[in-house]
Amino acid sequence: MAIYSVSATAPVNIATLKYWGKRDVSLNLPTNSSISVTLSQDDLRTLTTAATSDTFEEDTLWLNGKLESLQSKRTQDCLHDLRQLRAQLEDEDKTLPPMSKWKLHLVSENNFPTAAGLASSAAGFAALVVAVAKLYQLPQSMSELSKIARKGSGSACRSLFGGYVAWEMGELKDGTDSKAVQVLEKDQWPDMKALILVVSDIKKDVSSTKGMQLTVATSDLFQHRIAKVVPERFISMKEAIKNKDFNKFAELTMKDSNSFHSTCLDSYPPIFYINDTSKRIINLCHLINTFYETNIVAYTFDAGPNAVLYYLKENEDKLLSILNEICSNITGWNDKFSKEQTENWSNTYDKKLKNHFESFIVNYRDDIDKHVTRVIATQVGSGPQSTEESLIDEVTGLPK
Ligand SMILES: Nc1ncnc2c1ncn2[C@@H]1O[C@H](COP(=O)(O)OP(=O)(O)OP(=O)(O)O)[C@@H](O)[C@H]1O
Ligand SMILES: C[C@@](O)(CCOP(=O)(O)OP(=O)(O)O)CC(=O)O
Repeated sequence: MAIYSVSATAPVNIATLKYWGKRDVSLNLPTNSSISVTLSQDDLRTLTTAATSDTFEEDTLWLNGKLESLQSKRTQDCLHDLRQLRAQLEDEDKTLPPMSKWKLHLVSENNFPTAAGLASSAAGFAALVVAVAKLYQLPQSMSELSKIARKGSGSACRSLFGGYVAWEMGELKDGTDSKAVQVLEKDQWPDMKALILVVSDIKKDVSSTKGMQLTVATSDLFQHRIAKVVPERFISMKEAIKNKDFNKFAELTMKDSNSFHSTCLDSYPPIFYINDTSKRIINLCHLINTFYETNIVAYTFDAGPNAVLYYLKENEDKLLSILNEICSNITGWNDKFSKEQTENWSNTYDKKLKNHFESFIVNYRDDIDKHVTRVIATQVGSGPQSTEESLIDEVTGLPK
């Protein structure tokens, strides 16, 4: 029996202008455009192997070593669209193996916690779509494929590109113009770093899908956000990215995170994703930016309490010398930074800094130290990649 298989990796992306709200639930069409930064796959990535054969009996997904249902409408929609594109190719070239009629075996691994507010669904659906598209040898562009990933999970469409990415909401009813496009390549602004402060890695009680529907249905503030705030911010944020204007980019990012969480609070009943520790991190970032008289760090929070801090490489020592005073014991620092670097931060924490941050540290160090369980230091990264690393045994068609 012939088994055809292909593997691909895809990244996580964290929005700086948030997608929150659907205008069409079935097609996963958003009420507003959004923007994100793709994070490096050295630190966070999904690897998916897609295989097909006329001997496979059922579409099957193994996620992180366990069987996972493929029955959700969203996954079915993605597979349906991919098969349809493959069928078109087969119609045009009768010598092609009729893969569109065969079942798929998908094996996937996330190298970071799944369903823990770290955008696993975005990397997961992006990797699935790219791996199957490569298996089927589809000629479609990444933007075209992003429309399929979007049906799996909205934010997944942005993981089809590296660097800085916009999801254009589109206007058409059938969603054919609601797609991701690249704003800037990673190498055009390579110095963007990200620090994820993991405040909780348990599954959130209100999923993004449910949360945004409640917001659309009940929040008055949300109407203002989608009519006025986001359309203007979408233009200014793209401009800030193209101009590599971190100060402006950071301001817009922080304001948009706050705007999104305000609409959550304005939902009825209210939804609380950020918690007290998140709020302390917000205060700390503002304290840091005030000290340096410009924005050297930006915070953003998705549908959970974990903070993602964006900053430029040139400001790493400035930022981390302060964070190191507050949460040096947290798991993850040593994965990225040498002992010399952390010692250097302690030495640069001078009297001036002490005066400015003293009361914050006295009041909140223990709380942050207790509640931030892990730090992931990463940076802007590339889009999906092909890889020879395979998770499927090519003889049995089962996970290795
Ligand atoms: N590698 C993968 N392949 C296919 N599906 C995946 C993969 N990883 C995650 N998923 C799907 O995404 C779901 C998790 O999505 P969920 O939105 O709950 O969490 P998250 O994406 O980690 O968090 P958030 O959306 O808050 O950032 C999983 O239960 C699974 O269905
Ligand atoms: C807060 C967000 O992270 C929401 C992401 O929502 P999802 O993409 O997970 O939602 P579905 O389309 O229902 O799967 C903001 C963002 O990533 O833009």
